[in-house]
Amino acid sequence: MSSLEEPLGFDKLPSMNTIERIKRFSSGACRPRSDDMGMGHCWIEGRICSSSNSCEEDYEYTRETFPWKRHTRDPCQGNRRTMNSGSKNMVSGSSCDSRYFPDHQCSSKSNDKDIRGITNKFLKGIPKFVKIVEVGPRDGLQNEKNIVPTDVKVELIHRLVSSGLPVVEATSFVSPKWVPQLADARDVMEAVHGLEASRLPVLTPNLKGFEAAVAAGAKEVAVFASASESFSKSNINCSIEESLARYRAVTHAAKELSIPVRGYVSCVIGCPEEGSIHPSKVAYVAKELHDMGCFEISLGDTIGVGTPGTVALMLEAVMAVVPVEKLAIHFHDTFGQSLPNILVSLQMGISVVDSSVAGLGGCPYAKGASGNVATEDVVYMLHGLGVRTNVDLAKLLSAGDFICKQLGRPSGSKTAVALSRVTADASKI
Ligand SMILES: CC(C)(COP(=O)([O-])OP(=O)([O-])OC[C@H]1O[C@@H](n2cnc3c(N)ncnc32)[C@H](O)[C@@H]1OP(=O)([O-])[O-])[C@@H](O)C(=O)NCCC(=O)NCCSC(=O)C[C@@](C)(O)CC(=O)[O-]
Repeated sequence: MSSLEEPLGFDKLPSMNTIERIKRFSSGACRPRSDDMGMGHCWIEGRICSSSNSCEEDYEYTRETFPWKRHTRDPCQGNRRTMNSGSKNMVSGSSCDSRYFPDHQCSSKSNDKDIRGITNKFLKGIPKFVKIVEVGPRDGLQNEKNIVPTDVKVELIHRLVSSGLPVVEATSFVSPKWVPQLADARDVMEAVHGLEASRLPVLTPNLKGFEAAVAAGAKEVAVFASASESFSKSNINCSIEESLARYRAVTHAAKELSIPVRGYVSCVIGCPEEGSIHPSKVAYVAKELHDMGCFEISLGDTIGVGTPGTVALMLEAVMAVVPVEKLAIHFHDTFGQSLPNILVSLQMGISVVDSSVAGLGGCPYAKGASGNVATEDVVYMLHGLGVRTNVDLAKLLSAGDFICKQLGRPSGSKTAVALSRVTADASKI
């Protein structure tokens, strides 16, 4: 056993399954509290550990799992080459290289306060807590060609809920002819009936869907309009005005039952058929949804064409007519712009972010659109900013691993892929 293996337990890796490895190197690799810092720390922790509250919660686990006090090396000084020898491990190679990462990522004196200080100084307006709305079981799966078994969907929801996500969008009560993948909406809702830890909203395109959702036990619903006439037609087979009329009926019925309704606006930046969408159109639909009683309006860049510039323009227009605390953002990652788009949105005061585990997703009626921004990547970034989410990254990674295995494909989350490479390569050292 090399001197590097012992403190990290690399010798045990071959006998650990992937989920155990991920767990071990994610939340388990949280930064120890400042009183332990001077003892030196794991080379990986500067990258993985964040200021998250889940780090705090997992602290006891961390102490038990890693004998921190036996660590003597300083990852910022000289171990980079050691870790790279015989390994192609990119993350370990750069994990604590001060040329690439800000000081707080590797400094043994850094703590959550430092991160918040830096965030306040350079990234003004970032909220302390962000509510993540997980849309994987609905938006993530709706476009899957092969029907995912109901029990897999249910297991996914259970795992996402247990990771601490406050909201997990469970399914849609839409026409099974339009979205065959979610034809089992009623069975899914019945199976997750007892889950109380998270809110489990469902999509409803009309009164028929709303009634079916309520009958199946849904306690929260979402309606979905579009800022693009063409997309409205191809997605829900009606004009924007017709859809708003339907949604007035849904919000009215929901109010009678005290059921909260979320509103989506899709194509807020661009439409697959119409191209650019003017921010005023988005503002109009968002205001209509707000006025009819939607408690939150999620602004969806359905085809993922937005950049921080176009997103800021759109948000400015919407924020002029809907209070910012009622707004959420929903990005697809087609052009790799989701995280910068989220960052600029947070700076503008948004504190609700939609995302999908493992980056699953895509709308069946928006050809070419890629998956949603991956929840793991959002959580990783937010915790790195010192923003709390209540999400346990290790458990979230495990949920992502589960669904990717079921679908037989690699994760669309860069965080998940990076962490699995770290552990896999580390085991070869
Ligand atoms: C809205 C409709 C139903 C109109 O579809 P339609 O064909 O115009 O509806 P219809 O009223 O003429 O009814 C046709 C058939 O569907 C049935 N039907 C009617 N309503 C329902 C219902 N609720 N549940 C189950 N069945 C329903 C109805 O009973 C009838 O059955 P039939 O008599 O032929 O056997 C259809 O277009 C539809 O279901 N569309 C949903 C498409 C969808 O889910 N797209 C993905 C959503 S993702 C999104 O919008 C973007 C978002 C939110 O993720 C944000 C972003 O990414 O930007």
